[in-house]
Amino acid sequence: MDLKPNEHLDIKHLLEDLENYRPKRRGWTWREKKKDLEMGPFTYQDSAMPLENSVPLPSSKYFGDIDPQPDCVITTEIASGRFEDDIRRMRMAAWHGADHLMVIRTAGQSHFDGLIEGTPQGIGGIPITRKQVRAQRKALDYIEEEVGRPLNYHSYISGVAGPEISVMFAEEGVNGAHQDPQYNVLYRNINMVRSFVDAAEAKKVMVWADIAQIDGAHNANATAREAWKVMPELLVQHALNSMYSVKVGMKKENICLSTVPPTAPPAPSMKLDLPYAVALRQLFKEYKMRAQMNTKYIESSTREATVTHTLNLLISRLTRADIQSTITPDEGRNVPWHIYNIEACDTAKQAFVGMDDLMSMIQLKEDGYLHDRSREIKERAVLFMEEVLEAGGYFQAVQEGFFVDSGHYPERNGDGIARKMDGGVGYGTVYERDEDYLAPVTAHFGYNNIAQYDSSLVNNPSELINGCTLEKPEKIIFIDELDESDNVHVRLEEKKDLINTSMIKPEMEWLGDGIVMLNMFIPKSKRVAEYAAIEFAKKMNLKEVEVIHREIMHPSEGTRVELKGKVDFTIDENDLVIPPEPEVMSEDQIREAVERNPLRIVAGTVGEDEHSVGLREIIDIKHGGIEAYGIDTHYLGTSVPIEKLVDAAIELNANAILASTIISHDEIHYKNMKKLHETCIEKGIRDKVILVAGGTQVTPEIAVKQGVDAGFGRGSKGIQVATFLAKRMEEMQNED
Ligand SMILES: Cc1ncc(COP(=O)(O)O)c(/C=N\CC[C@H](N)C(=O)O)c1O
Repeated sequence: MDLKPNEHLDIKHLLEDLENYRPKRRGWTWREKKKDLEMGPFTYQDSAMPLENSVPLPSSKYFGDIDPQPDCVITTEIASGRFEDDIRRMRMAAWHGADHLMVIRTAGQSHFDGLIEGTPQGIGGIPITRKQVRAQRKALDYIEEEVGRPLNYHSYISGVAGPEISVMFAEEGVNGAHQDPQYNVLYRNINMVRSFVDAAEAKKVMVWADIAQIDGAHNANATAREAWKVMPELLVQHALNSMYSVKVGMKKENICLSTVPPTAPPAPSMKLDLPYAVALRQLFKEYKMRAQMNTKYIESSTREATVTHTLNLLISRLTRADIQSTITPDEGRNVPWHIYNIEACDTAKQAFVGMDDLMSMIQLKEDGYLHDRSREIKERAVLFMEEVLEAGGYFQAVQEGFFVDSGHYPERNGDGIARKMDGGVGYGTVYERDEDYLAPVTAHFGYNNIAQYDSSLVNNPSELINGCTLEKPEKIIFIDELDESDNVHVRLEEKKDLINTSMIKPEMEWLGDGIVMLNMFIPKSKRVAEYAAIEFAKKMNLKEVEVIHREIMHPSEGTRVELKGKVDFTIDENDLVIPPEPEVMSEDQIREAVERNPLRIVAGTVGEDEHSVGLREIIDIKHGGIEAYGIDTHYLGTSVPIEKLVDAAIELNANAILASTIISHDEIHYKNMKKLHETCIEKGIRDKVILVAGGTQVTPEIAVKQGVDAGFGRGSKGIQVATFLAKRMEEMQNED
């Protein structure tokens, strides 16, 4: 199944023969870094090899459609609950520069004490089952071919089924996983002895599978009352999980510390967050940094979240990020939608390429506040660690509520998350292995008495059974579906009218969910505006209308309101009247046409409009403008009165008038087009001149309704205008 950019990914086809799918590779892939990367007119330093297929930033059209890729891995986190819809979203994200697709697990899966099978729908995440992991890894095999870059697939190894999950991930070619026993203990109240024993096993398997590990320290940010106060503890949490992982045999370049700049404006966030980021990188030089954007202070304003995230990206650039995890800007209001996963990827890509080579121009001061504050945070962390030892070790410290206390250590408010050594889920379920304990499996942690059978196989226990599932994938038991109603086949059947048919329905997270978003300004106070907005949406025949964001522009002058609602109907693609794309002749064809029918034009930005760039792009030879085709061009400049433009056309006996109209307030651009048309009629030349109007706010169909011969909107190129003029001239010559 080769993916074609102009074809949907066929989920049904992807699901065929899943039981015989085998992952192409094991382990994590970092980007292929490329310094001195030439792209368009520029050279990049903090860059990676470009993609074969991608969607560049909107403004890339000014720079030859380049799409430079930053040097660090970019993550998007996906959690719709339906893995089949998330596969489509992964394809979109990969085209927008994500190469780390992270699947958040269904809520509470940490307490499931075994693997789940089949493809049930998740809640707030995806139920991590073998079948959906396999389907998504298989999909990513095709998507990485399409974009031309390896894609890392990632989910979580935590909870009471941690070891089982890690084996399944190793078998299925998963590339990255969260694994931090402190997460189990603090946030899922799983017994600490069980959690650390499980973690040793899980990490051992991850080492075999070369899975990159992300720790869970960031959760303290999100959980603490005031995130910036837990900075000393975060360093301790990173140290505990990192050293535990090293002791199990994990290489440091696979140990990624999950770090979030703890604050957000209106706090002076750079002042608080940068010293911490510096301290962390100083203490953990040999480890990888997985920077995640701040999720704690996200409200429902996607704009605000994006600015906070951009400040977070600045910190990544000022210090170091090997993996940059992006958080969808709407995390504060919805289960993330397609459009916002993509926005987050674009924010990271845009900010990073915009800050390319930043550190060749500036450096962080090694004295003063930044130095002193970084050092102080490290000192507090060392004191914290020493107190943990004094208290009798980590388990004792947890029991005494050392962690996620809202005090700024060594200050303590006594409101930390305390867990009992002899309590929590899974308490009392850890057993000493017997003398003759033996497990003939690979990558098994701890006591394993192989020698009782064959001392030569101590380092290769699974040889006793001629290989376990890690060597012999054919030994894996693949279970297709366990629930005949809650599975992907039922869901696809329900949506069959929208799959490979001409029927269309809008969606935000699931195929056919019908969700749309409205953005409006209501000139009333917040409460009135909110209920008025709902009323407007209902009268637009939207169903299940909900306000998802309201922002005061002024207490009485007005409020911005964003709503979501559902359309409960579809449209048929075949019923759409889509005007043909403006045809484009080749440069030679245009030149020949202009030789046959010489063309003289007058051009200007009309009205009170001073914008000249767009029209100059259309005209100037250096931008591939119409002068390049031998068209005799007379440019009258900006703020040209309509009458002056028409008089010049008469004086110069021009064949065409090009009017640039950028300003669109009060539809002034269309009013000027109408005036141009009417003035030419009054002056008796309308049938002799071709009228062309262009501008970023011009919709061609509306322009023509004003009387001009053609309108050109945002992104139009000189060759399109030249094609139109040459063809129109030909027609006019034939009419004469
Ligand atoms: C170390 C660890 N283990 C497991 C889980 C998930 O565990 P449940 O399946 O119990 O929800 C998490 C969750 N949070 C990370 C989300 C954040 N958006 C991130 O990208 O890091 C975790 O941090």
